[in-house]
Amino acid sequence: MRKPMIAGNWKLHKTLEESSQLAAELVQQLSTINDRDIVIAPVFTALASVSKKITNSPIQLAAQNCYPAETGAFTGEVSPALLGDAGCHYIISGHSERRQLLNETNQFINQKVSATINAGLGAILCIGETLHERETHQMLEVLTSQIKEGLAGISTTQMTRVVIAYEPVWAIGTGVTAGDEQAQEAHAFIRGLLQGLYSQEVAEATRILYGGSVKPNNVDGLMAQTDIDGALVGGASLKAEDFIRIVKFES
Ligand SMILES: O=C[C@H](O)COP(=O)(O)O
Repeated sequence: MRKPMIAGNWKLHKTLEESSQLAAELVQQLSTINDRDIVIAPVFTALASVSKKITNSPIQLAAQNCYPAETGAFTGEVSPALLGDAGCHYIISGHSERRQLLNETNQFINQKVSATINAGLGAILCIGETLHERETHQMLEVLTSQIKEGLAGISTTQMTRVVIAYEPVWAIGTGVTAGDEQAQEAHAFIRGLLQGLYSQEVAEATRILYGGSVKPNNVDGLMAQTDIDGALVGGASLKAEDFIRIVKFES
């Protein structure tokens, strides 16, 4: 049985004060929830202060990115170990915004996933096709290479620390969500890939989150799908009321 996970990716939003305030509201409203994992990913500068706010609450902290090195001359970068030191439990890698805006490759993302796991943290690996790739029937091929290359060298044991987030690029921040069945179809395909790469056991144990315009009014339908184990929420995670409703999905 996979424990659902609802993760809020705050992207480049919120000051220190706003981040602490939102974290405090979430702690107050979600303190009794233990049947699903709740994760929030503030900007780097707010990680340490948000970490303090969520101490002794069920909410866990994630970073939105990392650099795959332990230490060294890497100006402006942050290692997984330092993110763990700041209170992070998870690191997001492979978000489509970074793939597109910063030209991140599957190989580089794979290094981040590996470094994250080696630092003892959980890796949230984002994958997803663009509209052009979907319309030109390249979706399955794209998802296959993102999974195969993104997880290269990751062992069966290490897979216990991996969460996949399927985020069709055309659904991110657009208000257009993949239909429940459309999302389920992609998730089932991804689970099949994991079975082929690893085993049925790994495929059944790995959580696959859906991301792309998840809102209070569509989360229940998505979460009712067999292979959807949670959500990676962008815009709606910035408002306490909306994120709380999403965390409290009913399916
Ligand atoms: O990381 C989150 C995704 O990019 C989804 O963002 P969104 O909920 O604003 O569409």
